[in-house]
Amino acid sequence: MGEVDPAYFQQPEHRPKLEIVQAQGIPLIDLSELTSNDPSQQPSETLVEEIRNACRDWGFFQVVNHGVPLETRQRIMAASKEFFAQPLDEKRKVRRDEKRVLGYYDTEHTKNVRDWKEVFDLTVEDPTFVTASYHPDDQEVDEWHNQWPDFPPHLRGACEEYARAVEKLAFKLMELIALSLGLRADRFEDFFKDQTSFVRLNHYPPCPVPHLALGVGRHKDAGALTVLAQDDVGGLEVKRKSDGQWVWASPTPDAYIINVGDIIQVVWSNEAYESVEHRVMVNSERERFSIPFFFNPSHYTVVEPLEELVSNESPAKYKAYNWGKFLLTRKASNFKKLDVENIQISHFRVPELADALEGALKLN
Ligand SMILES: O=C(O)CCC(=O)C(=O)O
Ligand SMILES: [Fe+2]
Repeated sequence: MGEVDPAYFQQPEHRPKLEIVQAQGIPLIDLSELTSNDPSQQPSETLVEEIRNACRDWGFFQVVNHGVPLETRQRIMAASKEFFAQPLDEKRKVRRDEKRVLGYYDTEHTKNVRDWKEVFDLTVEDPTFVTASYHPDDQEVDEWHNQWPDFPPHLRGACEEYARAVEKLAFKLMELIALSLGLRADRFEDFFKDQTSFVRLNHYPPCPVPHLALGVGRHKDAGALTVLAQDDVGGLEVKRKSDGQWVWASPTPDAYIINVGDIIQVVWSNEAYESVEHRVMVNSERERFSIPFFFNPSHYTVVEPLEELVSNESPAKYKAYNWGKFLLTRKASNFKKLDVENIQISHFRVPELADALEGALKLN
C-alpha cells in the first residue's frame, strides 16, 4: 500500500491509544423474561431497574436472549461480506449521492476527518417518507427508496428479514425505557408509525495506520436508539461517563449493543439519560464488520421534552425541533461537509440544542 491520504488522520488529541482499556462494567442485560413469558405480562421491576441504571450510568448496554434469531444475524453478516468483497466499481453501481441517499458510500467524514470504512445503507420502510426540504417553512414530503445491488442476490432478503427482527427488539427496548422513566410502556409507540429507521452495513478494512485513523470518529448517534451487531474482532470504544476514559466494548457472541441516542437524551428523558460518545478503532490485521440499526421516529415528529417529565423543579432543557428537518439537514450536509455546523445552528436557531447535538453531526 502506498501513502495514506492524510484526510484520514485524526488530530493528535483524538488519536486512539492502541493499548486497550477493557470496558469493565458495560452492563449486560438478559432479556429472556420478555422472550419466554406471555407477551401481555409486564416486565419485572428488576429488569426495568437494570435498564434504568444502564441508561443513566452508561448510556450503553448489551443485551442477550433478545429474541433476534441467530440465523437471521448470520445471514445478513454473510451477505454483507459478499457485497463488500466485490471490486469497487461493482459497489459503486449502488452508490449514494445527493439524490439517492441510500446505498453504498466510502467517503464518509466524521467531524471533517475521513472514516476508515465503507458502508451500505437501507431504510427499514421502503419507501420512507421524509420532509423534502430542510427549509423550516417547506411542508413538502419526499420518498426515499432503497437501492439493491445485483450481487449478492440474497442481500435484499437478508436485510429485510434482519430489519424486521431487530425492529421488534427495538420496540421492546423502547417499552422498557418508557417504564424506566415512569411512563406508560407504549408511550413512545406512536412516534415510530412512519419510522425513518435505517440499517447500515459497516465494513472496516485492515488499516496500515491504526494509530492515526479511526473507523468512525468520535460521535453520538442522533436518533432514538441504536441496536448494534458487531463481529468478534472488536474496535468499538465508548467514552465512559464516570471519568471520560475511552473504554473497549468487548464483543459478546450473539449479543446486541444498545445505546441511547440524542432524541432520548434531549427530549424524551429531559436529560435523565445521556447519549454517549463512541468511536471505532481499526487494526492492521483483521477487517471488521458491524451492523447498526438506527431506530428513528417519523419525520414529522416534533422532538420536545415530554410534558410528563417537565415540572417547575425540572424545566424543559431543550426547545422543540422537527426530526425530519434535522435528518435531512444531516444527509445534505454530508455532501457539503464544510458547512455542516453552520447549517445545523442556523436551521434550528436554538443555541443550546445545537451544542447538545454537535456530536451528532455525522450522518449515522
Ligand atoms: O461499528 C461500530 O461498532 C459502531 C458504528 C457506529 O457507531 C455508527 O455507525 O454510528
Ligand atoms: Fe454510532
